Amino acid sequence: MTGARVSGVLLSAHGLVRRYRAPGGERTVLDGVDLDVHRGESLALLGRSGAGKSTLLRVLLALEAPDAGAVTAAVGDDERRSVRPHWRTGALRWYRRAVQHVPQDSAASLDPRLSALQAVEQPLVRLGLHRAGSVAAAERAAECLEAVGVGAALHGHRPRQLSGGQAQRVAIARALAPRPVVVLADEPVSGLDAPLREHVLDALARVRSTTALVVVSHDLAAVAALCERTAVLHAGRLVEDRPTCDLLADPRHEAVRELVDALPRLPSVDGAPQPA
Ligand SMILES: Nc1ncnc2c1ncn2[C@@H]1O[C@H](COP(=O)(O)OP(=O)(O)OP(=O)(O)O)[C@@H](O)[C@H]1O
Repeated sequence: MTGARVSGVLLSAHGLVRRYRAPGGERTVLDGVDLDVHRGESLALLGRSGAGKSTLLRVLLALEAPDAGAVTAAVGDDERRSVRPHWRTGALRWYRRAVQHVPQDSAASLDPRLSALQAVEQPLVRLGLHRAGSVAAAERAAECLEAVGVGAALHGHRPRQLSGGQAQRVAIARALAPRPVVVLADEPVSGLDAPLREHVLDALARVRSTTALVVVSHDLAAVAALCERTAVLHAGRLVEDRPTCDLLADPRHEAVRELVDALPRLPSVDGAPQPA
């Protein structure tokens, strides 16, 4: 633990290195990543497949330890703690509450035995915020489902009775329930068709009004309107970290130009393509 003042930085990664064993030797997947997440901001974390985005997320979530570097998080107004996976149950409870996760393919990550309402109540009970079966837990879960546009008619539905977009929104409500300060969402709209994608993006925009949001994606079009800041990972390094509008107007790194060039374009009156 350090005594440094927090100054609006909720979550901070400094010099993160992560290596994995690969056939032929070790592979460096994160190579000195520095990243700050500030109170109330929305940050897109982009990169090609294999760039290291999910690995960075797992290290930020204290699910994996880095080989070098550190993650620190703000606790209250004037204290930071370093964060690493911990063997002792409950040691990271404060962090698990403050930093919530919407996993990739969150529909599959929902417990098939639990209804939508129970799925959202579960973290409240696990984190010791409410008693199992209490009115307070049910009320908080219903409030979060409502916030992401899942009405009471779906409260009793199991995951298999939900559409992909509805299940994704239940997963977002589940992340919101413990009133986190940061929500980290891994590819929240990949694989969804256009209308469902709009619903999920709308749910994430509502998250943004109450917590900081980090959205991992390989699709700039999906997150450009949602996130005011964009960081781009390329081969384990952060090659850009700027306001999204600046990055769109003037992409500097080749990997970022590739993402901008992949944005859908509409034909203009004279036939030249225009950004959508
Ligand atoms: N546990 C592991 N053991 C060995 N290699 C791994 C492990 N986890 C990830 N990798 C490798 O690390 C690299 C980065 O993977 P990661 O999942 O972080 O990338 P990503 O940017 O999230 O990709 P995608 O967009 O495809 O999900 C990949 O080459 C992957 O094969």
